[in-house]
Amino acid sequence: MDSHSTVLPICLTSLASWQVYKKFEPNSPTASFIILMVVPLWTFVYPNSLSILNTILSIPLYWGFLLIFIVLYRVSPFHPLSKYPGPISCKVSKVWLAYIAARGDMHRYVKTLHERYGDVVRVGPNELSFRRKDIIEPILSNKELHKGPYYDLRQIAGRNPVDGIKDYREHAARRLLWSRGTSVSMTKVYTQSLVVGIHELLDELLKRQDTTIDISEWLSFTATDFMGRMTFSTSFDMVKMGHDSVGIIKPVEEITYQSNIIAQIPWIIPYLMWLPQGRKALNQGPRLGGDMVRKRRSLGADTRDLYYYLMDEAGLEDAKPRETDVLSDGITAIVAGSDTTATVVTNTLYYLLKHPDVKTRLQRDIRGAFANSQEVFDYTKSVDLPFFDACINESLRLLPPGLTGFQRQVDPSGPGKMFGEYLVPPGTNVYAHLYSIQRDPRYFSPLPETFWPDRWLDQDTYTLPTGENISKDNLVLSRDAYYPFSIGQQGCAGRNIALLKLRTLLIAILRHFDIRAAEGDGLDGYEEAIKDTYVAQRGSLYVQLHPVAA
Ligand code: HEM
Repeated sequence: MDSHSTVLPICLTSLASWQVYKKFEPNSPTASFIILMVVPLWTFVYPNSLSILNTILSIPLYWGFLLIFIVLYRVSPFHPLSKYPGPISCKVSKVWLAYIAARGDMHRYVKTLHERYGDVVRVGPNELSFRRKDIIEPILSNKELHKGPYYDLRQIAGRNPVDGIKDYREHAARRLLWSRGTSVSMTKVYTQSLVVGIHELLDELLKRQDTTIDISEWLSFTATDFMGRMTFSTSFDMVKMGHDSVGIIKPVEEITYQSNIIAQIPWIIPYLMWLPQGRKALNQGPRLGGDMVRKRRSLGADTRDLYYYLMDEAGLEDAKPRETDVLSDGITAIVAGSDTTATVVTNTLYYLLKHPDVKTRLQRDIRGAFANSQEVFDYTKSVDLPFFDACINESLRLLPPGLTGFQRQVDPSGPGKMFGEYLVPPGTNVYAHLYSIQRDPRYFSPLPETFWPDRWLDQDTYTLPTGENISKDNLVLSRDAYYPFSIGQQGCAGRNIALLKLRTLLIAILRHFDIRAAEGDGLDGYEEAIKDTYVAQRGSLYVQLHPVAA
C-alpha cells in the first residue's frame, strides 16, 4: 500500500464524516451504516485505485481516525463545554457513565465528583451535573427545558407513558388525567383499599411474629398489591400468598437496572431491538399490562380507580385517550408507585433500627396518638405527628428513591441557557444532583450525612445525637434544597398517594409491633448495598417483630 496516497484521503474522509457527525449527531442505524461502512468505500474509486485488500484495511483506519477526531474534540478547548471541569473519562464518552450505572453507584460517584470539582461537573461529553439549590428550579421547573435523551427508552415500540413525554403541551394534557386520578379526594377513596392491604399484611406478620423475616420483601408485596388495586382494581394477592404471585418484582428490577445503563447511551437502542432478548424485555410490560387491562374492562366503566381517570371514563375530554397510552401509563403507575414507596418505608425502618432512641420516641408518639382508636389508620390524624413527618422527611432527604436526579436538555435549537452564573450551550443535558444537594452542608447542617429528624422541627434549641445543644441560629435547614418528588409539572404525579402509603404502612407496623434487627442482619451494609438504577434498589432487611397490645 502506498502509505501517502492512502492514509491522507482516508484521514480527510474521516475528518469530513466527523464534521457531519458533530453537526447532526445521527443515531439511526441507516445513518450510522452509511457513515461507518459506505463512506470509506469511496476509496475504491480513488484515482490511485487501491487494491481490494487495501480498501478493506482502510476501513479500520478510517474508524480509527474518526474515533481520534471525536475524542480529541471532546477534550479540546474548542468543545462548548471545555470550561467545565470533570474527569477525562466522562468528557470522552458516556460509555463511562454506562459503566458506572452498571456498577449501581452513580449517586455516590457523582457526589464524589462534585466534592472534587465543585458545584458544576462535566459528567458526559455533552452533560453537566449541578450541585446548587438555586439551580434546581431553573432545571426542573422550566417549560423551555424538555426531558433529555435519557428518557428516549420509554418511548419505543409505540409506548407513550406520561413520564416519557417530552412535549410540554402533550404532557400537560396527560397530566390532567393523572391529576384527576390522584387528587386528594381520590386519596380518600384509595385509603379503603390500602386499609384492606394493611390488614392482610398485619395478619401475615402476626403469623410470623418473633421469627426472622425480610421486611423489605413484605413491603414490596404490600406496595405492589396496593398499586394493582389502585390502578386496575386488581389485587395480585402477593401478601396473602407470601410471594410474588405474578412474577413482576424481579423482572421489573432487572429491566430498570438494564434500562438505566442503556439510557446513558440511547443511540444503542435501535441495535438492541435487533436482539431477541431486547424484544422480549420490551414485550414483558405490555403483556402484563394487557392482561390487567382486559380484566379491568370486565369490571365495567363505573369502577373508580386510576384506570377510570386515565381512560377518561367520565368523558370529560373531547377525545378519548388512546388505549395504548392508558396501558403505558398503567404500567408506569405500578412500576413508579410500588417499589419507590416500599423503598422509603424500608429505608425509614432501617434508620430507626440504627437509631433506637429515635425509634422509641416515634413509637411513643404513634401509640399515644392512636391509643383510643381501634382503626388501623386514621389518615387525618397523622398530620398531628410532626416528629413522624420529620422522620419521613429525613429518610427521603438521605435516601430519596430517585437518587441521581432527572435529566433535562437545553433546547438544541435555542441560544443556550443561563443557570446561575453558568452559560450552558444549546443541546446540553443537565441535572441537579439530588443525592449531593440533599446532603450538602450548606443546606442541611449540622450533621448533613446523619439521620437526625429533629432538624425538621420548629423549635428554639436542638439536642444533637451527641448530646450537645445548639440554638436555632446554628441550624441550617433549606427546605428549597429538598425535592425527593422532584418539582414542577413533571414532578411526581403520585405524591399524595405515596405519602398516604408510606405513612399508613409505617404507622401500622410501628403501632402494632416492636421491631428489632435480626441477629447477623447485615444492618451495617444496608445503605452501601443500595443500587442507583434511576430508582434506588434496596437489598433485604432482616427483622423480628413482636406484637404489642393495641
Ligand atoms: C415515596 C414514593 C415516591 C417518590 C419519592 C417519587 C418520586 C418521583 C420523582 C422524583 C419523579 C420525577 C421523575 C423524573 O422526572 O424522571 C416521579 C415521577 C412520577 N411518579 Fe413518583 N414517586 C413516588 C411514588 C409514586 C407513586 C405512589 C405513584 C403512583 C401513584 C407515582 C407516580 C409517578 C408518575 C406517574 C411519575 C411521572 C410524572 C411525569 O413525568 O409527569 N410515584 N416520582
